[in-house]
Amino acid sequence: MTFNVLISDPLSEEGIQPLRESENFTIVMETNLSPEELGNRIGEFDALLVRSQTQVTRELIHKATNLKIIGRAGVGVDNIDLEAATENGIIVVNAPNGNTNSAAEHTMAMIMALSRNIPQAFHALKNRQWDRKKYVGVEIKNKTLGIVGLGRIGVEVAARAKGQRMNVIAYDPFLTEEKAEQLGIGYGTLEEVLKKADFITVHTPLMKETRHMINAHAFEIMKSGVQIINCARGGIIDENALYDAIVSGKVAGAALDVFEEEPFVDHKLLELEQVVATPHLGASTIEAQEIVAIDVSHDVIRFLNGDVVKNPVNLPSVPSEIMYKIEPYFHLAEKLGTFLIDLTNEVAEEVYITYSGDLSEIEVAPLTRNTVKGILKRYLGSHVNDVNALYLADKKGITVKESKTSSTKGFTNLITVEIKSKSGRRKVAGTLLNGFGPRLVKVDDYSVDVTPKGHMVVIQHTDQPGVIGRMGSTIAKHHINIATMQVDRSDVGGNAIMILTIDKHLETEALEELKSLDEIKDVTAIDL
Ligand SMILES: NC(=O)C1=CN([C@@H]2O[C@H](COP(=O)(O)OP(=O)(O)OC[C@H]3O[C@@H](n4cnc5c(N)ncnc54)[C@H](O)[C@@H]3O)[C@@H](O)[C@H]2O)C=CC1
Ligand SMILES: O=C(O)CCC(=O)C(=O)O
Repeated sequence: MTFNVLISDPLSEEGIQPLRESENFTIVMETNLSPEELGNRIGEFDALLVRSQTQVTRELIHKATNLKIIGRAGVGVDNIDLEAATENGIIVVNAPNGNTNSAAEHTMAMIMALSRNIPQAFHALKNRQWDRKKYVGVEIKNKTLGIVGLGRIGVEVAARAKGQRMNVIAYDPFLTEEKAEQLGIGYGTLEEVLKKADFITVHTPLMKETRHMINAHAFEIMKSGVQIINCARGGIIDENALYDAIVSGKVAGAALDVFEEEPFVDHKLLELEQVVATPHLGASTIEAQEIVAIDVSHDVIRFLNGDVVKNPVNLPSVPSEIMYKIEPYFHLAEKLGTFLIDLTNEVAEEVYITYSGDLSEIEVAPLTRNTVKGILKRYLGSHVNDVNALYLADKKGITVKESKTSSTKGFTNLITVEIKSKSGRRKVAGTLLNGFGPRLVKVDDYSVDVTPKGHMVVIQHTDQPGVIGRMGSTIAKHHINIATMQVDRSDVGGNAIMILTIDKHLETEALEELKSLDEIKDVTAIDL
C-alpha cells in the first residue's frame, strides 16, 4: 500500500529523508498553496506535515477525506483544529523536543538584544548614524528574569539566564517549591512574578486560558521600566495593551518573535523604537529543523505502518516499555467489545471494563480505547479508531468506566467487559494465553474457551437431550461447516449456551430456522 504525504510548510530536506527513503511513501512538497488550493488537494493525502504556517482548520479537515495523520514539525499545535482532527479520527503528532534549545537560545538573544539596544543601534549605523549616547543599555547581571511557563523551553531559559548571573523567578501551575529549589530559581504566583521581574518572558502554549494572560492589568502591576519578551506565541500578550504600556513609558522595551496575526508586517507595534522583532524565528536553526522533521517523519511512518507513535498530541502518550506490554492485548480488547455489542444487540448506555491479574498493574487506557472502538464500530463503521473512540462515546452519551482488580479468577490476565443497555446487562471476559493468543473465557456467567475470531454463532437454549443434534442438522442443511463448539450450562436441565465457530457467515434464513427450534431461546450471529 502506498501512502501520499503532503508537506505544506518548508521542512528540512535532511529531516524528511526517512520519508523519502521509505518505499511505500509518495511525498509532495507544496509550500505555497493558498487555503483554497490546499482544500482542493487535501483529499488525495494520507498524511499532512506542517510547521506553524499552514492553518489546519475544521473546514480543511472536513475536506481531508483520506487524511489519517497530521504531523507538526515543532511544538505548538494552535494552528491545528485538534477537536476537528480528533472527531474525524485523525491523529496529530508533534516534535516537542527538537527545537527546545533553539527557542531558548533565541529567547536569550532577544533578552540581550533588548537590554543593549543592538537592533536599534545597528539600524542607525546602517543609516550612517554613529550615536553612542542614545543606545546606552542595562546589564542583565543581577536583574530579575520572570518566566511565565516553566516547561521544556522555560527550564532551558532559566538555566541560561542563571549562567548570565540573573535572578530567576518563575510561575507555572505545575511548578512546586521543591522543583524550583532543585533548579536554583525562585517560585511565585503569576502576580508575584509580574511584580518582581525586570524582564518577563512567556513560555506557555497559546490556549484559551493563556490568551491575553499578559494584559492591561498585568502591565499595571509590573515594575516601571520592565522589558517583555515573547518567543512563545502571539496572543499570550495582548498586543494593544503592550502598545499602550510602551507608549505610556511603563514598559521600556519588548522583544517579540511571535504575533497575534502572522505574517506580522503592518502593525503599530513595529513603529515603536522600543520594540525589536523577528519573524517567528525561534525554531529556525539548521539543527532544530532537522530534528523536528526527522521526529515527525518517523512518527508518520510508524503510524501509517500500524506502529505506535512517539509523540501523539490528541492521544495520551504511553511510555514504550508499557506499550510493549499491553500491545498484545489490543486485538483481544477490540474483539471483546465487538462480540459483546453484537450479543447485546442494543445501543450501549454504559460500558464497564475491568482489568485483572497482570493488567491491574499497568496503564490500560489504550486497551479501553480499543474496547470502545470495538463497540462503536458496530454503530459507526470503520470511521471509529483509537483517536476518536472515547470522544465519540462521550458524544453519543455512552459512559465508559475502567477499573482494576488484582483478583485473577485463575487467569494470569483477564479483561471483563460489561454493557448496560435498555434491557439489562451483559458481559464477556477474555484472556491472552501465553503462546496461544486471545481467548473468550466467559459469556455472561457461562465459562467457555473460544478464539474470538471469524464467524461465530451464540445460541442460548435449555439444557436437554437432542438440542445439539437438531441444531447441528439445521446448520448442515445450509451447507455450513462447524469448526468448533463450546457448551456450558447453569445447571442440569437449566439455561445453557452454545458457541460455535463456523466457516462462513450465518445467513438470516438459517438463523431464523435455528430460532424456531423449541429449545432455543435466542441465536446471535457474530462476525469478528
Ligand atoms: N518561537 C518559536 O519558534 C517557538 C515557539 N515555541 C512555543 O513555546 C511554547 C512553549 O514550548 P515548550 O516549552 O516546548 O512547551 P511545554 O509544554 O514544555 O511548556 C509549556 C509550559 O507552560 C505551562 N503553562 C500552561 N498554562 C500555563 C499558565 N496558564 N500559566 C503559566 N504556565 C502555564 C505548562 O505547565 C508547561 O510547563 C509553546 O507555545 C510553543 O509553541 C516552541 C518552539 C519554538
Ligand atoms: O515551525 C516553526 O518554525 C515554528 C516553531 C514553533 O513555533 C513551535 O514549535 O511551536
